[in-house]
Amino acid sequence: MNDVKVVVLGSDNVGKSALIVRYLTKRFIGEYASNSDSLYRKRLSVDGRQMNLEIFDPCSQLREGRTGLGDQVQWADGFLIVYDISDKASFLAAQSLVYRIKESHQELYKSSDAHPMLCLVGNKQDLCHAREVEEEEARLFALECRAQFCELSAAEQSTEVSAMFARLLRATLEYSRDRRRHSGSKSMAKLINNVFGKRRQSV
Ligand SMILES: Nc1nc2c(ncn2[C@@H]2O[C@H](COP(=O)(O)OP(=O)(O)OP(=O)(O)O)[C@@H](O)[C@H]2O)c(=O)[nH]1
Repeated sequence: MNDVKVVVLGSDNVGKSALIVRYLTKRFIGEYASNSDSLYRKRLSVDGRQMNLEIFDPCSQLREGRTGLGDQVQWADGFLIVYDISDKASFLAAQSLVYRIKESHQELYKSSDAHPMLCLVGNKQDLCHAREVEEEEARLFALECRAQFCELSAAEQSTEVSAMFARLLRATLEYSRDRRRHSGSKSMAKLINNVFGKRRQSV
């Protein structure tokens, strides 16, 4: 069985919880509690490969709380960085997150050849009449940063959300095997214990 761990980051209100819940349940629920960290766990199959997926949705109100970005970089196999296409500030925040994750990853693995597995997601595509971030600008940024990219709407697009997660998980699965080979099991165990202190959710 493969273990894959994904962290979902982005500004407040961009739809991080909506994307996770849409992926895991195929449903869109208008409002989500946002006052605690959540760890979702699910056993699933991607391309016939069984995996234990864990998705960590840190509470943005506890920013840089018990687990900082460095801890998350060490724990995660992949990152989903979310912004809202109708909110330029959320895109600028997503860019800053991408840079910080890359820096932290380089410090941790002491190599400029190792890249974190990143997917940049422009959510709320259904609000394109109020668009503040051009798709092309975001796509080019993702390309420069070696990140996957897509625009979608958690509110309206179940298939697209599933396809985006499947693409990230496929790439992350390969990456996580290499990463585990090179990382100390002791430090991973410590981090996993930290995260097990969080609220856990099974969907
Ligand atoms: N129009 C539209 N609204 C969305 C979409 N996805 C989420 N929302 C709405 O955006 C708001 C924030 O969604 P959340 O999923 O709670 O966002 P979050 O990023 O987890 O927010 P925090 O927990 O505050 O960090 C809610 O009112 C959702 O209903 C979308 O694709 N389109």
